[in-house]
Amino acid sequence: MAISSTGSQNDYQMNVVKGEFGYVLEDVPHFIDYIPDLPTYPNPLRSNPAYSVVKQYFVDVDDTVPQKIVVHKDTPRGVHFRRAGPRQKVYFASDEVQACIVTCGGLCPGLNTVIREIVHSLDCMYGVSKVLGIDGGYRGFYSKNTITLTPKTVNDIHKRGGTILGTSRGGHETMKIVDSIQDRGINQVYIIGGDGTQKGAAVIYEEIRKRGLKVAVAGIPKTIDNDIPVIDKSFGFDTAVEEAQRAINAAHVEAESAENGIGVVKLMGRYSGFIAMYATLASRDVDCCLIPESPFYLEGEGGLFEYIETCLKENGHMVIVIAEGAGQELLAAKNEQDASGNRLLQDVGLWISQKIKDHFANQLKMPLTLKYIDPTYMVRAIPSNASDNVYCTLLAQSAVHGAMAGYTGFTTGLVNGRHTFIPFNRITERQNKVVTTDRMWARLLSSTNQPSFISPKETAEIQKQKKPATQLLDDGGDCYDDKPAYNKFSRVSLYTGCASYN
Ligand SMILES: Nc1ncnc2c1ncn2[C@@H]1O[C@H](COP(=O)(O)OP(=O)(O)O)[C@@H](O)[C@H]1O
Ligand SMILES: O=P(O)(O)OC[C@H]1O[C@](O)(COP(=O)(O)O)[C@@H](O)[C@@H]1O
Ligand SMILES: [Mg+2]
Repeated sequence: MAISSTGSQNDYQMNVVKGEFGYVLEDVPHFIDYIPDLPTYPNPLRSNPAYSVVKQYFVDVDDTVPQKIVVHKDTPRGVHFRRAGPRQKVYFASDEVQACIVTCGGLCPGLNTVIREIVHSLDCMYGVSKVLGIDGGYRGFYSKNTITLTPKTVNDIHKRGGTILGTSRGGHETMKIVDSIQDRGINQVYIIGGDGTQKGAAVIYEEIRKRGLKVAVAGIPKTIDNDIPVIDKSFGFDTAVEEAQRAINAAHVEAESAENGIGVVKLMGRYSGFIAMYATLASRDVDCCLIPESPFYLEGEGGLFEYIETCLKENGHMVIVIAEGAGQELLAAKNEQDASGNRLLQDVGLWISQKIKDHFANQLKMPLTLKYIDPTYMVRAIPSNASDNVYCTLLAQSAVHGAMAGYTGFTTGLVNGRHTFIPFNRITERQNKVVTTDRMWARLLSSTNQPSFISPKETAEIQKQKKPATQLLDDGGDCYDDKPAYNKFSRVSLYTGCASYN
């Protein structure tokens, strides 16, 4: 197929290559884009007994993965990402590599597994023995000593929660970080972190490129909230959803055992309600799930109090799951930020518990037993489960293959079940959110029977806005707009972001 290069966009972070039938490759940068005449070496995996017998082990240079897999016969081929995996040629000799790994932002199950697997992959696959850990997030580059990482020292760490390297928010000083990379002779930088971290990785990459350094910058996306776009899901998310079940079960047991018992569980999710949504769908004991993307109201017809009253009358108990970012518009704003600039939120779980208690005591004069469970840090401070462990391993291997092959300025990610290299700006330009007009949210509403908190008038307005029935809603290809598609009504906020698992 003929592919014509159309040049680069967005500060050379993304090379857009176009081909026939609407094919678009959003490619990642490579050393050869800015350093000419680099020597290459045969991939050491060619002589590795474990891999040399595998047919087609090496990824073809033209292999790409489509972002959109649901298509019509006349659909353009759409956006593609470069397929991850080992290449025939590498741009580093094994003894030339000085790698480093840093973990930034909040904790997430699986961080230690990724660290372990980067160290092991570099060693077992590419014979690289020099790997440094950066202590305590970005600021560790310029304020702390490094930690030597060997296959032996990281061997057991995947069984522990947290990150053996430590992590932090704030402290991203680009010049100091790149100076430290240069001074220490580091030429592969593995950066594990969420949306903020990947923005930081993008500017580190840009500075490295400006200085013309042969330093590969590879991101591994970490977010317990699953709020990174494009990728199928983030590592640690499954583990968090599984752990949340324990809190929901406890809330259910407490609620069932009391007269008019209500269990309220607050789960993580600053801007995206994925953990709450999936924990609810998995549990089947939840009667109401409240997330940031679906504004709700308390009083009046169709409101939360009315629904609680109905549940208690019909079942004698109920369980409410609330994401920490839900209903923030109903609480007094805190106007405080953490060191990374993330908005600090009020405790919506405590707030809603008090509101429910007051309403039932003062308005309805009904006895009520409400238990509030906040397992926020319990769902993230644990080791990753089996499937997340495998996922972390593959992400780490992809990052190592990419860096060894000379790619840089990329994040590894699973797209439609295939590992890919994604340009940083694709990952950082918007946040992934639950799309409340998608089938997944409809499944949740039908499983809990909770109100949608949208009035009939508002529903009619939304229907009018809807695209024709043949529209591919889960296309992922052109759903990059983070702005609410429709926000005429204060209680309606529909995001046009791509839906995962639709
Ligand atoms: N826009 C940005 N540019 C550069 N660095 C950033 C940016 N946003 C966040 N960072 C840095 O990334 C790190 C992690 O960010 P944070 O938002 O706390 O967590 P996460 O990466 O999990 O979203 C912090 O050290 C922060 O300083
Ligand atoms: O108290 P901390 O450590 O700042 O973390 C709390 C926050 O971390 C999050 O899990 C998201 O953090 P990240 O952006 O680092 O992934 C939020 O849901 C939560 O509000
Ligand atoms: Mg974040």
